[in-house]
Amino acid sequence: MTPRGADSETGRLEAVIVHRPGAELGRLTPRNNDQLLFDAIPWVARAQEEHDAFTDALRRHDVEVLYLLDLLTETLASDDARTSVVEETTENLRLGVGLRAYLRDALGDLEPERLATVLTAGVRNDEVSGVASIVTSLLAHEDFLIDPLPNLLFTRDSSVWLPGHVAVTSLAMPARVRETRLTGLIYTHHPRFAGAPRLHGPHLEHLEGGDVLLLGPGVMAVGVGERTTPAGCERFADQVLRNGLAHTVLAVPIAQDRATMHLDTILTMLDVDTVVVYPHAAEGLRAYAITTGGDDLHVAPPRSFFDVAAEALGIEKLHRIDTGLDPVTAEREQWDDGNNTLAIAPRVAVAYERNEQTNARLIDHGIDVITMPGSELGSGRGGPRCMSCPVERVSES
Ligand SMILES: NC(=O)NCCC[C@H](N)C(=O)O
Repeated sequence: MTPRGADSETGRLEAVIVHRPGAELGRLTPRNNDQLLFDAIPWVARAQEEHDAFTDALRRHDVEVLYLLDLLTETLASDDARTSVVEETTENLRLGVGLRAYLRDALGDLEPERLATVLTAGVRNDEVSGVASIVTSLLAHEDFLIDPLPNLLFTRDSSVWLPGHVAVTSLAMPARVRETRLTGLIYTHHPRFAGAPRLHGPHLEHLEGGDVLLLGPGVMAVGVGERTTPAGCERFADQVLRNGLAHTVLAVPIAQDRATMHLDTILTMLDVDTVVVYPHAAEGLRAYAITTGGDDLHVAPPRSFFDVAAEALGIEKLHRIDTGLDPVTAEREQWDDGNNTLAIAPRVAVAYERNEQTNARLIDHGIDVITMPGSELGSGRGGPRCMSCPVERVSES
């Protein structure tokens, strides 16, 4: 049966896909971390402990935790899945003809579990021994033949569950492009998801899950900035409106900076009418309401995000809880993903423990804050929302 998906950010979370960081995190070095979108070199064992604390908290709240690596391994039991992923992974022009043929055979022979590890941790030039080619000779020892995917940790970005549908996204940064090949593969071949109606896709205009917020039944917001393009937003809005998955999509321009790479780095929902938001970004935050009228999309002129969102949701006001207590604390805690909370039910949210002042404000406003450590995980610039892809949520009606 197709998973029910989600129609809000705050409905009771029933099932979520996460990725426990593994060997791919151990590939980061001071020379490649910028390109691989990490701001430091994480201590892998501690990152795993932090992630285990996250998933333990979710399970304690009756959330079913699905590990991406397990789903991928199960998916690779299918010959069709194995053939297609090996083909796609080796089509990189960096390899050349001889090495491509060698890797195709070598990967094709691997057991699902080992293949899943190779697909996520990548392969370095000095890790292949059965082939000597011009390419292997001229590449440096540490050059990757298959790139590692350390950002798989952020399962939010590579797919988005909507009511009864899943959108496989189109990631903007070269270091992340291959992630959607794996999520797309899982949704095509894994028995739990096979047949789920699909939207969007990796070959379409850029759209990242961190930019998609399901504000409430019928209303979605899409951040447009460093990652999601105006064209990606347009394509997504068109698909969800025409499929009746929403009546209004808000296009929300955000600054094209690393600190605000996704809409969920500046605001997340804590209740049906409450968000935690970075005040510096909130002041000028505007939204274009997109609706359908006949065959065309209708785009209203931009107005305050908070006003447009409240109107679309049919509520009197979208309440704001601001990050931090003063501008400097707010800037520090926004950078450390203080705004990137994961609601697991209305007014119950997981947050990094380090953002003490923001968390204190949430508690003052009656939010049940479940804290988790994130000193190592945070070096990838993502918090609890980024690290979770809700597959099933139940909204109160
Ligand atoms: N939704 C999110 O904000 N995801 C965080 C992604 C962090 C990752 N290092 C990236 O730069 O894409």
